[in-house]
Amino acid sequence: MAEQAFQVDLRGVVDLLSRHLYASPRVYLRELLQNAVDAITARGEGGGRVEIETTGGTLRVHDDGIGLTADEVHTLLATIGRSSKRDELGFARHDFLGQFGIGLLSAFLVADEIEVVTRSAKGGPGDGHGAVRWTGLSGGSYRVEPAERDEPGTTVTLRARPGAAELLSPAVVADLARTYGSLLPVDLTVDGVPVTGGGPPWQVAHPDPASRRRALERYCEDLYGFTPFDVVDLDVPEAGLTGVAFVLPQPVSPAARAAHRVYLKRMLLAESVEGLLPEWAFFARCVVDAGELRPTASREALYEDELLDSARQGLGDVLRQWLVRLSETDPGRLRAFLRLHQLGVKAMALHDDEMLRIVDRWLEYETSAGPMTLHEFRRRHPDGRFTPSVDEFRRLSAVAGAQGVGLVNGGYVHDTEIIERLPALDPDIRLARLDAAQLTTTFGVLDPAAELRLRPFLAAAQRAVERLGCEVVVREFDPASLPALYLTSRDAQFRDELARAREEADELWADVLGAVNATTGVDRPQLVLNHRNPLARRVTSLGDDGPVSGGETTPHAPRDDLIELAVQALYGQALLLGHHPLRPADTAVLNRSFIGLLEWAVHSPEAPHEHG
Ligand SMILES: Nc1ncnc2c1ncn2[C@@H]1O[C@H](COP(=O)(O)OP(=O)(O)OP(=O)(O)O)[C@@H](O)[C@H]1O
Repeated sequence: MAEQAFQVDLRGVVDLLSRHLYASPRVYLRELLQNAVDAITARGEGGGRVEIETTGGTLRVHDDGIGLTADEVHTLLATIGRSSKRDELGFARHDFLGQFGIGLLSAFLVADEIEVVTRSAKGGPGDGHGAVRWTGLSGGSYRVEPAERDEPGTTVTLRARPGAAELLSPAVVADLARTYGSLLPVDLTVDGVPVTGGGPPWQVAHPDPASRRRALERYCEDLYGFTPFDVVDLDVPEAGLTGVAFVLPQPVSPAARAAHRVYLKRMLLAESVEGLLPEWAFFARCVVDAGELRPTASREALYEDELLDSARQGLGDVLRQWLVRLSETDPGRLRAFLRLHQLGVKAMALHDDEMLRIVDRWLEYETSAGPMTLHEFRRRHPDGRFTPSVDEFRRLSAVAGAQGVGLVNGGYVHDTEIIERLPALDPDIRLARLDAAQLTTTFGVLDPAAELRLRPFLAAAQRAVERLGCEVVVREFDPASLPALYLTSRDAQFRDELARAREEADELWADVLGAVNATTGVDRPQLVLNHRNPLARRVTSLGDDGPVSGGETTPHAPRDDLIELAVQALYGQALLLGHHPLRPADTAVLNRSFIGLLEWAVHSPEAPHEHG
């Protein structure tokens, strides 16, 4: 049986191109430009001119490139999928933009007829290699005939098909030519107006670095609408890549995929290409021109290959070095950068020692002794610890602080991994996870006589915080330096201990304590006053019958007022120490108790205190 060749339905192919491959018919101009530039490259004489003319609904693209012989016209233009830009093995030749042999068909997205008049630079006149006219019809046929043309080069002519006039109009063509072609290394004009100029803005010469910087900032403003925090020059020779990265002046979500403007051999590939930078570098927007990277067939994204991968790593290196240099030359700006983009930097620090060092030296962490860098924290607290969760930090920092154990909050994104990776910088660095047992705060019940004596105080104290929805208990616990602890239902460990203490007490002193426990709500937060703390103990003794201070006997009511002030002050302080959120009612109580206590403190002994 004789083998037969596939038939190609051209309408089907054009439909495929327009609906599925290319995002928009606007790409037709890019494909024409690309062919013209490739033809100029193939001629190899440097320079080159491409003139685009738009008159009366007709588009003409002239180039002074290599042109085509009549034979080439038959094999190259008339065969879908055939390209002169691949080598014998079918690989794309790297000096050309095209490679697939389908680009010219995109002209059928806007025209029913493509006319190519061309003369090859390979032969002189009269040697049988004269100019030819090739006319391709969207229905799938073409014709070739001799034509008039003296100079080598090619002119492609399109007449707008109904509905596509807009795409071939002077304004749209000029816009498309500028968008795709403004950086091309040829002389490109549209209706006589130059489109190409000085080439890539990052390669334009300036009198001094400051004016170059201002020019690039303006470029960024025009392109992206923001003034960059910094401008970083990009250079990755193995990908033939140069460009600039603009550091965003605002924090961005690391989840938002950063998109970059990518040129390939000075032709715009796309305005928002993803995946050019490593994921951690979400704080930068780039404009790059790459000679060696490859496009996908639609030419709207980069082809994911090893080269792209190594280019990505190369770009990551450049940004990393920029940060290291900033830390050495301008720490103030580095801090400002970290405030904006710390999530990205932390993510980098997970894999990169240089970044880890920057985080260690420059990023402030929440610690039991206030905000400071990990480096500073280790200096001040050689035996300090970290908690792997924010909750644990909140719950324990006051207790830990009271026992002289410094704590770092390692509960935010990446922090625990970062802290555990610190020995990579220096094996002597030890900042260990807090062992909860180390801080065991054991709650002891008071002896029955003391409990009994406290009942009037507890009743008054409970009234003082009733409105705030909390329950007052008195226990003995370490550290004695801590007058009060505020425990929410989340503080399971402490609550359990407290419950156990209560149960033991119930067994022994059920009758005595029955009344106290009756008021115990199961899930209410507790204000635990520490009977081992001298101040808290004096406060609890305000409920005793007897002198309040200085041998003066004051009537009952003012003493209840003082209990209220003192308990509310302890309540407020316990909230603050535990980093609990303050509700408006808490702030009000904190204020009132502070002012009230101040009044008690400064009232003169002669003038009896007036209160309420
Ligand atoms: N202006 C031109 N001057 C000289 N040759 C041209 C011109 N336009 C097209 N050709 C020839 O026609 C061939 C087919 O062009 P086409 O645009 O379809 O594909 P391509 O440029 O090779 O690849 P791609 O599909 O990636 O653009 C090219 O390989 C080239 O040899």
